Amino acid sequence: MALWGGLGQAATVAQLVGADIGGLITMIMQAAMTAQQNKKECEQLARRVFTIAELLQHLQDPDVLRRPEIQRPLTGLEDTLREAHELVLSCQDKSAVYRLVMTGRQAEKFRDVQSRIDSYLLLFPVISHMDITRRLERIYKILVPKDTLGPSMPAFSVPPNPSPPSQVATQFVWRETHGVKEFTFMELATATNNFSLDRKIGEGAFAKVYKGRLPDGREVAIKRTLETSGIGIIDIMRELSILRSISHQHIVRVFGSCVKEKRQLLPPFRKKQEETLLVLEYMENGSLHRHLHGPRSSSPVMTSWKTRIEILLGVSRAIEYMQSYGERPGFGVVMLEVLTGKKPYFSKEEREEMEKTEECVEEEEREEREQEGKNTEEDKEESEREEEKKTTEECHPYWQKWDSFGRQHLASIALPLIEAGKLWKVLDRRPAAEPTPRQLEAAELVAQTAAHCLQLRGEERPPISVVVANLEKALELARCDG
Ligand SMILES: Nc1ncnc2c1ncn2[C@@H]1O[C@H](COP(=O)(O)OP(=O)(O)OP(=O)(O)O)[C@@H](O)[C@H]1O
Repeated sequence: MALWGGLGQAATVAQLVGADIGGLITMIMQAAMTAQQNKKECEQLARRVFTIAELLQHLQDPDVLRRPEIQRPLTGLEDTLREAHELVLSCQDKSAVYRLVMTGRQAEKFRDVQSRIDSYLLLFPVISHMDITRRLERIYKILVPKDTLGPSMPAFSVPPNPSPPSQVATQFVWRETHGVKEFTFMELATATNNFSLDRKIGEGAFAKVYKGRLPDGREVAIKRTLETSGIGIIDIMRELSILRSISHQHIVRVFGSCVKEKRQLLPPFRKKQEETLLVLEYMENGSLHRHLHGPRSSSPVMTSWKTRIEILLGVSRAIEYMQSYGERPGFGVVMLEVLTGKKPYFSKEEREEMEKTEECVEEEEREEREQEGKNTEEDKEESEREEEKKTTEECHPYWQKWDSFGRQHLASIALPLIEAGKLWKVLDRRPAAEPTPRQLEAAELVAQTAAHCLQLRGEERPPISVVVANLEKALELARCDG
């Protein structure tokens, strides 16, 4: 069916509007495919949410979604999608009794959720209008060089002496004061020895990153989109627009950008394409990922709880700062990554490998208990905890699923264990093979904070100020024992 053919597209929307909305749309569509009851209603619902995904995907400037006048009416979208997902999931039960009890109530729920989704769809003409305006603004900036505008004039047509100053004008003034430079492609090619392989320092989901040196001697990281069109450009524009409007000691600075226009010369493919590059402050120490999962075993990140919590605290302070700009990055997962030393996603093979290791450890522990002659009581406790774990897993339907790429999320493994009081089962032992009571208390505090941050419903997650306070407390504890 054509509807399901677009599932991959829906997933990519996650990158535009935050993992929750993109992921939820994908989950609704997947669940609708296997519904046993109300198939028609489930399909209609999936069709509607897919329309949202498609419309979002056509946005050229996702920043439009962050404008307060758009954000306000969109705030409930995530919760509505969650309800839609729960509703479609509830249609998986095929028993006749269930049908008898639920049919009337579900019809009402479908009507309610569908009408709410329709009301979000009504917003799209407005979003599209703003999107076009922003694109025109960009074109205008390219056509009319900044120098010809004079120092106090905005780059886009803003009414004279607006009161209060419009957002566009504020952005313009900001850029002048923070000096984000527009580089030519030639300058960046020279800085990176023509993007040579030996200058490549990393690669993310949508860009390759090169180390470069500017004529004034500054070392920089230059980010270049992997593809010359599509999602990469949107992502990089988004990153640029966020970074250029903020300044914080824990957030990488952006020095400049470059828009390179490409022409494909052979007809019938002749069309203009853009490539966007970012020039960033060079971070000598590399990524947290490399310190946690890379080969540099001498890194203090490997060996010290204090360093790990200091890093989390720095990130949480950066998020606290960014939230005042309306940004809300997904942080709970990073906390889990730092606690467990494991990557955020597991392939099936990695998961099986881990289970084997867990079984071995459990077997050893059982043998030890048998030798000590105290197995009966502890085995009973163990089975009670296993029971608790199962229940906890059921409480996290969002995290227990394999995603559409066949991966399992770290949260689906770590959260049930944390909530069952078994943090020790997933705690990284590299910083301390036998953690001290204070280190354990610190780790427990971080784990509980992470679990709160990963609550399904946004309103159940703690404010970032609470996260910062908890991490400060955890750092105090970890500092005591190095
Ligand atoms: N400013 C920088 N200084 C030094 N190295 C950097 C810098 N920015 C990125 N890198 C390196 O390049 C890699 C890729 O970075 P990029 O920002 O493209 O993706 P990411 O953040 O790792 O992942 P994703 O694309 O999924 O967000 C990083 O992991 C890091 O090793």
